[in-house]
Formats: sequence, C-alpha cells, structure tokens
Amino acid sequence: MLTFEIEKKSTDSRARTGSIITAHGEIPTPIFMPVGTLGSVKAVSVEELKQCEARIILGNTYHLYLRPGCEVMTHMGGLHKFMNWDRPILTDSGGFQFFSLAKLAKFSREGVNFQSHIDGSRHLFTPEKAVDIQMVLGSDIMMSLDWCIPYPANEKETMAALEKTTLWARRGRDHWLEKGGVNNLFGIVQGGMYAHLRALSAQQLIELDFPGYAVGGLSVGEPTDLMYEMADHTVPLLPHDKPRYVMGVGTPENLVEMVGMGVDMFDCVMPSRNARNGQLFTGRGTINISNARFRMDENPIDDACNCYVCQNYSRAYLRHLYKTRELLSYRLNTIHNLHYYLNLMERIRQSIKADQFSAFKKEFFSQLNHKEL
Ligand SMILES: CO[C@@H]1O[C@H](CNc2nc3cc4c(=O)[nH]c(N)nc4cc3[nH]2)[C@@H](O)[C@H]1O
Ligand SMILES: [Zn+2]
Repeated sequence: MLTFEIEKKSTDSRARTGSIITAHGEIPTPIFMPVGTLGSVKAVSVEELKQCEARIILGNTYHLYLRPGCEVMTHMGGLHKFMNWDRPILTDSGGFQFFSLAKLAKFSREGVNFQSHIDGSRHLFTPEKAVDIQMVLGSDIMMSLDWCIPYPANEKETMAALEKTTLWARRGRDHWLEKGGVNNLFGIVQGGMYAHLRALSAQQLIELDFPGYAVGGLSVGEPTDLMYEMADHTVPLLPHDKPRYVMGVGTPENLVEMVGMGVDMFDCVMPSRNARNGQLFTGRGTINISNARFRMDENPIDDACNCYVCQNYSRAYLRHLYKTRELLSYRLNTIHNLHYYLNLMERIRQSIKADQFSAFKKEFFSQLNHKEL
C-alpha cells in the first residue's frame, strides 16, 4: 500500500508539497506524469526520461491488453521489466478509451462490451478484469474502471455514468482487496459538469476508502473555465491526506492553476504529442518550430532552459529537422518539452516549500506571451 506524506502547505492557496512512496520508489508531489500509453513515452528512451528527471510514467490498460496482451506481459514479468523502467508506473484503466477510441462500446452493469479499434475483435472489460490486467502489468498505481462521458452530456446521462462508475469502483475495490490489496487502486470521480453530481460521486467513492483519488471526466473538450470550476469544486471534497490526481491535464497554465487548487498529480499527452507537431514550450509561451522566422536563428529553443537540446542545438537546426521530417526531430522536441514540464513542476514544488507559490504563479503568468519569443 502506498504512503503519502504532506510536507509543506502554502499559506495563501491550497497548494501543497508531499511525497508518495510506492513499490518502485518515491514520487515528489505535485508531480507531472509523462504518458507512455503503449509502454513507451513516444520517441524517447527510459534513459532520456531519467535525464529529464521523470519520476513516474503512465501506461494504459486498454492498449496494452490489446497489444502485446496479457500472455506476453505475464511471460515478460510485467511492464517495468518489459520496458526497462524501474521507477513507478500508473496505469489508466481504459475508461477514457471506451469513450474516445473503442468502437461500439456498450456499457452495462456487468462492464463494457467493445470492439477493438485495431481489428474489431469483441471484448468485455469488467471492473474485476481491469484490476487483474493492471496487476499483470505490475502497476504501482492502478485506476478503477470508470465511465468517462463526452462533453456536453445532460444530467440524466451524467447520472447514469456516475452510478455505473461507483458500482464498478466498489466491485473493483472488493476484487483488489480479495487479491491481497497489493499495488494501489485509485477511485475516479465523475459527475460531468454538474457540481452536485461531482459531490455525489466524490462522496460515494470516499466511502469506499481508496488510497488515492482521481478527478476524471475533465479535459474532454469543455471550456477551460468550466474545467477549472469543476476541479475547484471537486478537489477540496476529496480526502486532504490522500493523493489527488486530475486526469489528462494539461497545459503549463493548467498545471499552475490546479496546483493552487490542491491537486497533487497530473498527466497529459501534450508535451510529447505537441513536440511531434513542432510545438515547443518555453517560459514565455509556445513556439512553432516550423515558423520561417527560425530559419537562421542560432538561439536555443528557450535560453532559460538547460536541457540537453537547448545546450546543444539551435532553433534553426530543429526547424530544419522538423521541416524534413527527420526522426531526430521528434526525439529532440520531445526531450525539450518533457524537460520543460518536469522542470516547471520542480520549480512549483520549490516555490511551495518556500511558501512563495502565489508569487511564483504571478511571475509565471506575467512571463507568458511575451512578444519576443
Ligand atoms: C488535453 O489532452 C487531450 O485530452 C486527452 C486528455 N484528457 C483526458 N481526460 C481524461 C478523463 C479520464 C477519465 O475520466 N477516466 C479515465 N479512466 N481516464 C481519463 C483520461 C483522460 N484524459 C488527451 O488524450 C488529449 O486528446
Ligand atoms: Zn530545452
């Protein structure tokens, strides 16, 4: 079972620093988790992840169940050994993929019947099966099977998904405890964009006494203000002495805002996905490296960044690699973006420890969107 110690609380926000300890190591919070859906954070090696100081990464149950499958994963000794990553792994349950990927997903009390988006084969995911697969993967933190609904959704749809999510959370938890309660299982709060349903979902999951809690159903296309409103309402309802994780979030601005709401854990495809689309993060906003203005720009991506890429390559060279679709482009852009996100979280943690988070937040937002990018 994981341990979670809160170290320092901000005196003028809900931000806090802490430390989560799992079977594969210590996770300082607030933490950003790079997404490694299929057993790799796309385009970078585990050594490069460690150079960026990644402490925990995400895997995905739905995807790894379909490919390479449980037989290979069992034979290879689990996901850590398979991908040679000896630090913590959190695996998402697949709840999001049923709404975003799997064809013809049918939700019932039993679970989710779906067709693989790869070959159309039919499968049934139950809450118990989702736990079994994540135990085969050897996750440090497993996520309950939940029903993430699209945005917008009416109150009736939202309530139906919330009820299934709670039913499945209970069944998944009971199954997890029957299997010895190893690894760790988090509950996922749903309730869409209805504050009273968020409160109901949170209350039902708190009664199930999970070691940690996630806020799901956000970053699904809703306006940012609505995402903030739902997070700000829901996070304080969750146990203060347990890790609180907002799934699929987000931009650097989202991270800073939500740390102030008391969120401890984040994951998002943005640093890696945007890197592959040539969008690079800097303290003054993002740049599109394909832009002609970088054609003979000797400067690094961000002169405030000390990552391997900013120490060794110019914007001109990175633009050339991107324009010619050189494979090195995806690797270098991703290393920089991951370093930016992980270094941002380190700076946030330091500011909370010095009780300077609000000053940090003010400076962070004043730096953004500076003209001379
Ligand atoms: C901003 O990035 C875009 O938006 C997605 C991230 N947004 C997101 N919201 C999520 C919600 C849930 C949930 O309710 N339940 C479970 N189990 N997992 C989830 C995973 C989620 N990821 C990226 O895929 C990207 O397309
Ligand atoms: Zn850099």
